[in-house]
Amino acid sequence: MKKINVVAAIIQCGEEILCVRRGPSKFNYISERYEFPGGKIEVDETKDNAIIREIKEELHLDIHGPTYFNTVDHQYPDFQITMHSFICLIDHKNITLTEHIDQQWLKIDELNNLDWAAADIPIVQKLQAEYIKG
Ligand SMILES: Nc1nc2c([nH]c(=O)n2[C@H]2C[C@H](O)[C@@H](COP(=O)(O)OP(=O)(O)OP(=O)(O)O)O2)c(=O)[nH]1
Repeated sequence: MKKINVVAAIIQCGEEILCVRRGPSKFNYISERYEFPGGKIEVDETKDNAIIREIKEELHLDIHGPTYFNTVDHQYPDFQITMHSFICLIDHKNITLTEHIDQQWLKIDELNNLDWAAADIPIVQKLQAEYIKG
């Protein structure tokens, strides 16, 4: 089974978090689902550099000092994913979608309203658990 290593950015502006929607995919279980922007880690690349590169490519946004949040291992029908997420704070919402088909800026307690890729659900749950704890 193919294994992929992915980084994903939880981009936070004030109280809101950026959620982006993938376009159509040959895999129906990720097609048009919401996710956190990011992508595959390249050979010999650090996770930090991968997230900075992916966010620049996908959103034309520069992020500084991503902070590690969690790692999710998830088995999809056709591949296994290990996804490392990072919190990235920004002070404006000026982004350009180059690959995704929608963006939504939601408060943590609104994140459930979206149809997430399954691998993202543990990230959403951890964000909500920590938010409730304060
Ligand atoms: N970026 C990202 N990918 C996710 C998330 N959740 C999730 O299941 N995935 C899956 C979807 C894809 O199969 C894979 C990441 O692929 P990608 O297409 O975003 O990565 P990439 O830009 O480096 O890939 P490529 O098009 O260059 O091949 O991980 C998520 O929150 N963010």
